[in-house]
This record gives sequence, structure tokens and C-alpha cells, in this order.
Amino acid sequence: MANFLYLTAFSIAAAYIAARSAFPYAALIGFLIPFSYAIFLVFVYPFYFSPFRHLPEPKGAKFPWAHASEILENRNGPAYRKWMTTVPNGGMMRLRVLFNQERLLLTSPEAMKEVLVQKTYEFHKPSQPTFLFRQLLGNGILVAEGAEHKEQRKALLPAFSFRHIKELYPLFWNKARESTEEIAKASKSSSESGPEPQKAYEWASRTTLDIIGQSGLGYDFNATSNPDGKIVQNYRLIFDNEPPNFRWTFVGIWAPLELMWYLRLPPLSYGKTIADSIRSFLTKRVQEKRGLLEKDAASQIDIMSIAMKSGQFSDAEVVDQMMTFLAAGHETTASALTWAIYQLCNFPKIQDRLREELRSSLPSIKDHNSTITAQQIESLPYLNAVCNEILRFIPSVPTTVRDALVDTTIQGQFIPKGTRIFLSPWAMNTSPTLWGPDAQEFNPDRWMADGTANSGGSKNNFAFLTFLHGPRSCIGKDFAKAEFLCLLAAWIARFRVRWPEGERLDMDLHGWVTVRPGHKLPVLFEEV
Ligand code: HEM
Repeated sequence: MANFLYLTAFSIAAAYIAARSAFPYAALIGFLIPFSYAIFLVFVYPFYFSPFRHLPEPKGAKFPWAHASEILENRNGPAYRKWMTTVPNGGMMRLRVLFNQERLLLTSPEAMKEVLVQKTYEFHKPSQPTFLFRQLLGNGILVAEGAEHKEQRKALLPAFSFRHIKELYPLFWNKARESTEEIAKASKSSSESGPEPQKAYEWASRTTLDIIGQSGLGYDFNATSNPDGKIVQNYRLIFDNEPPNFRWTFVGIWAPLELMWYLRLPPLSYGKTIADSIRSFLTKRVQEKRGLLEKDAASQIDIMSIAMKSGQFSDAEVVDQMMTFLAAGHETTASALTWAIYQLCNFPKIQDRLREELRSSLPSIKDHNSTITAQQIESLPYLNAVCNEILRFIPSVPTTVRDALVDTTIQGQFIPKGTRIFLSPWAMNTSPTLWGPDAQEFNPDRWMADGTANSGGSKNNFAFLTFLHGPRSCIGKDFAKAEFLCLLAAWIARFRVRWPEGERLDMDLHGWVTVRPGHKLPVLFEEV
């Protein structure tokens, strides 16, 4: 796209000079060469020379947007899910976006494995979203590449060991209890005719922010009881406002983002102020933590302490890592919890069955002296089945992107340097080839049959792509699953959730890095 824009701009400039010049023929040639090249790139190369010209692609692409119009219409998931099942293919298909720029959508576990595991560092995250992530979400592990990424990951992994996560269950349970109390209070507050609808996403997001604050920094934001704190508001602004380039990356629109960011041009004007505010908050936390570590390093077990104790990061780098963890570690799980509430409103029988299991096995969530262990939560088959099915059916991160860093191959197909590749958990997780004919139905029982508790009955690891796989998979996967199990258990044990006035809301997708239901999902939480 950038090439095309430069060439067109150059051609226009040359045409202008031709019109005014004493040497019009020279200027005319200066116009014709780049213009012809631009025409070649758009109308000739993709159909007659591209190594992808023989790959299948979805029908009905109309110039200039081609398949981009469907990608733009929805949030980066539904179109790929549809194409996965309607376009016969042998593991990958070609998509064309603005001005026939080519993209590849991978559809087979073997192709995914090659990109995510065997050739991880031959594929990088694209520079445009990476620039914005770096500014808004921190210059941390999420945007590091190559050897630097490997080192960062090694230093941070101890914070996510199974032994460490097990110790966090009581913390998750306490915050879950606090959130149920606040939801109960808010539901009662203004209405005599019954509970007031509550925005499930708001509650989920505030609770998960508190949890990552405590386990990530050893700091309680108190967002669950107070939505007006500065950090809560900052994250609200980040996640409620999609930066312009995010979906542009998928559809091939190019913009001078660095310039827009530094000049604070709309719609990026809010970003720098917010990022500076989060950064300055975290700088203070790092200074405090230095003091605590000097006094008693062994008692500090949060992610920030583990990063500092590794000796791998300067204080400024710890700030960046923690910006990443605060963002990546709360919005994703909040979206999963919100989708769980959405589906349990749609399927009240599943909700009742889940509540029965919870109430017969766990201590009352109202009991302030109670706590739970990892083993208690993990031994509940239906809770685990419902959570796994939510993560499969509506993965919080619908699709991600990679660019080939070098000339390479995927499943024998030549991939020139610079090729942009889409990896879509939304599509893979509901592929009938991988999950069977009921792949696109919500059915927790697929995780309940003999021997399917960990696989849902799919035959291949790469059929479940919610956290990706390989060296760049989600480092917080076990943390997220544990947190999700505890929060859903507490909410459903205490409340029946249902649509206000019995009205089912459409699956209206919002969000940018993650997707969540529209309007933050207002539902009734009735105490049972
Ligand atoms: C349901 C919840 C979650 C989902 C669905 C999820 C999903 C993902 C996905 C798909 C990626 C890969 C993105 C890419 O490479 O394009 C990722 C990366 C990452 N996630 Fe998660 N995540 C969740 C929760 C968490 C939590 C709770 C944390 C931290 C406590 C976390 C921290 C990270 C980090 C740091 C990365 C970058 C890892 C790397 O590049 O090495 N995530 N996550």
C-alpha cells in the first residue's frame, strides 16, 4: 500500500512538472514509469505473477476493497470463520484487501504449527500495530522480537509457573467475592421493582484490573469498589477507543502513525497523555518495590518483583513490562468472563446445571472466612467444561497477524519476505474439519465425554488456538484460566444472570485487541 501511494504521489508530481516544465517529455516519462508500475502492482502482479495466484480465495471480491469490506464490517473474526468453512482449501487461502494487496489466511494445524512453533522468529508482528502497542501498552514482551523476546520470556516465565499460580487462587476468590458484593449492592440500589441491569463487562473489567494489580504489582487499585480511579479511567479510554490503524493493518491502509502520535493528531490525541500517566504511576511503584525488595526479597512474589529479581531489566524496562501485563492481563480475561455471562443468559439450563455443581461443592461465596484451593476449582468438571467451551467458541483475541521477515515457505508454499499472514483463533476454534459437524454450536458437553476433558474431542492441539501455541503463545494462559474459573464460579454461584425483559441481545461485537459484546452487556444479576 505504501508503495502504491508513493508511486501515485510521485506520478502526480511528475505530471505537474511535465505540465509546467521546459522539458515536458522527460517529466512525462517520470510520470509514466511509476504510474505503470503502480498499475502493474494492482492489476497485473496479483493475477499473473504472484506465487499465491493459484491459491483459493473467497468469491465476490470487488475492487478496490476486495475482501477488506467484509473484514472491516465485522471485528476481525466472523469473516474468517465464514471463509474457513465456505472456501475449500488445502491449509491456506488468499485474501485480497485494498487495491488487491495480498494476505494469507492459514487454516490447517500443520501450517499453524510451522508459523507458530517451527519458524516463530521468521515471522514478526507488523510494524504499525506494534508501534501503537509499544506506546499504549508498553515496550515489553508483547512487542519484543527475536533474541530479545527469548530473553525477556525466560526472565518472566517463573512468575507463571504452576506452583506460583496455585498460590493465587485465594486472591482470585477474595476479589471475586468483593465483586459479587458490589454487584449485589449496585443491582439493589435504585429500584424497588427488581434488580437494576448491570453492565457485565464493566464489572468484569474492574475486577480483573484489581486482580492483575495485586498479582502483578502487589498493589490494589480498588477498581471493583471505585470505578473513578485514574488508572481505571485510563484503561477505559484505551479499550473503549479503537486506534485507527488497528483494523487498517488487516485491510492494507497505511498512515503516518508515528507522526500522528507525536503531533497528537486526532484520533490519536488521547493516547500519549494516558500512556504518560500510566507510566508515571508505574515508575512510582517500581521505586517503592526497590525498597521492599531490599528489606525482604523472598516475601515479594508478584510479577513485578520476579522481573526485578531476574536482574534482566532496568527500572525503566520493568515499567514497560508492567504496562504490558496490566493491559494484556485484564482486558482479555474480562472479555472471556463477559462472553460467559452472554452465553449463560442464552442457555439458562447450562447456567442452572453449572450453579448446581458449584453450590454442592464450593463454600458459600458470601462467607467472608471461606477460601478455596486450586484443587477444589480444578476438580469441578462442568465449570471447567463451560470455561473451556467459552474460550473455544468466542476467543477473546479473534485474529492476530504476522509478517514474513525473510523469504520462507509454509507447507511447501513459497512465502516472499513481507507477506502478511492472518492467524485466526475465531476460525480455527470452530472449524468443522477439526471439531466435527457441531463445531459452530456452543456445547460444553464436548469437554465432558470420556477422555475429552483437555481436548474437547478435537484431534489436534492446534484446533484450540485461543492462546496460540509455541514460544509466542500467551504467557498468562494458566493464570487467565485459573482467574476465569474462580470469577465465573463466584458469580454464577451467587447470581442468576438473565436478559432484562427477556430480550436476548445480538452478538454485536465491540473492542479492538479483544472482542466483547456490545453496550458492555447490560444484564440482570438476581441473587439466588
Ligand atoms: C482469556 C484470557 C487471555 C487470552 C484469550 C489471551 C490471549 C493471548 C494471545 C492470543 C496472545 C498472542 C498474541 C500474538 O502474539 O499476536 C497473548 C499474548 C500474551 N498474553 Fe495473553 N491472553 C489472556 C490472558 C492473559 C493474562 C491474564 C496475561 C498476564 C497475566 C497475559 C499476558 C500475555 C502476554 C505478556 C503476551 C505476550 C507473550 C509473548 O509475546 O511472549 N494474557 N495472549
